[in-house]
Amino acid sequence: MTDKTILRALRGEVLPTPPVWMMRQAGRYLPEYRATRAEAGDFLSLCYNPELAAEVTLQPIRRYGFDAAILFADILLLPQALGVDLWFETGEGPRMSTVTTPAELAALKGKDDIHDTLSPIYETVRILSRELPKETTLIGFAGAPWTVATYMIAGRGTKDQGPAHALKAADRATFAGLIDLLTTSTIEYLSKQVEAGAEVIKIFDSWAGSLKGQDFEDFAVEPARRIIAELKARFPGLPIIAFPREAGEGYIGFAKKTGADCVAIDNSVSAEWAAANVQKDGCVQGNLDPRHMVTGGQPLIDATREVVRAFSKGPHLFNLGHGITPDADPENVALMIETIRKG
Ligand SMILES: Cc1c2[nH]c(c1CCC(=O)O)Cc1[nH]c(c(CCC(=O)O)c1C)Cc1[nH]c(c(CCC(=O)O)c1C)Cc1[nH]c(c(C)c1CCC(=O)O)C2
Repeated sequence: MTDKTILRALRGEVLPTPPVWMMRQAGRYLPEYRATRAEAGDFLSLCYNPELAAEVTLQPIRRYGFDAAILFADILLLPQALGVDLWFETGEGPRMSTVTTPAELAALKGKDDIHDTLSPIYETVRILSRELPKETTLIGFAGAPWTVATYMIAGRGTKDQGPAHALKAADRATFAGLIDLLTTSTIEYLSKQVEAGAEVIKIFDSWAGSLKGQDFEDFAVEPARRIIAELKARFPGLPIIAFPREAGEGYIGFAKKTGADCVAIDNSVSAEWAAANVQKDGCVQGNLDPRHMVTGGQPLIDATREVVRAFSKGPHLFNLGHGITPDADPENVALMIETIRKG
């Protein structure tokens, strides 16, 4: 189905109306998501239940008619498949057993031993590729090695990624070994998603912004380049979106350096700046501030129009600059889509 709007924009076409989807579009702001999550028991049980994970992926498509659906899963399932203990503390976020020593790194599974754990995720993709409307594009994803490593090293989310930076300074070999294992296993994980029916891949590097100078080149650019090069060798023409969040100046040239077809933009830079500096190299995704999904009204309409206008001269996927938050009002999502589609 080469006429899907998302695929056309990813090939560089400038469309009169940008296609739209939303990070975390299947999430706690939707009552139907909360009901299915309760049925599953908890978040991880939902991720590993293909029928219910496909159901929550489809909910925002039914409600809003987004142009893309993103597989419902999490970037931390890959470390779990590598042998790490993972759980979610209610109201706090993820917790994991840590990997900070050569012995702990050596104890992890190999890149080809992840599929037993992750096979339910591939089944979710297969269900979705059967059940999605024919005009809707299915996006698979993984975390970027650096971002996933920050959670594995700290055992939890951190504000400044301090523990990961500390390991990088103290034991470069272990740190680089972990990045390498994540790079090669991410390639295998994403390949299985594509074989199961994912049409586009997105790589989330949520903490790319804390890598500076040569570290940014070595641990944000280089792993993304390796993953993208290998995926494109295996699946010629596969479109890939990279999200080096808060990369700032690092956004400039990121698509060229990594081979990504599209770079997702966060809210720390303006749409105007991103159009001039990033969209000149190809498709961009972004970047309405997710707070508008909470506050709504005329400011939401004005900001939506401004994002559409700023990116209107080049290929663009409309999205938020980060995930929609649980306190968002579902009505505001409808208003955003109506504003994009009706002008
Ligand atoms: C850092 C990161 C994670 N997960 C992810 C990232 C990168 C993107 C980003 O920066 O947000 C990516 C992710 N997480 C989730 C998806 C599914 C697709 C989507 O809807 O976008 C995707 C692509 C579901 C989720 N992942 C999570 C939820 C909320 C779980 C719930 O229902 O309680 C969802 C819908 C949980 C999660 N998962 C993670 C954290 C830190 C948390 C807790 C914070 C929170 O509660 O929002 C790790």
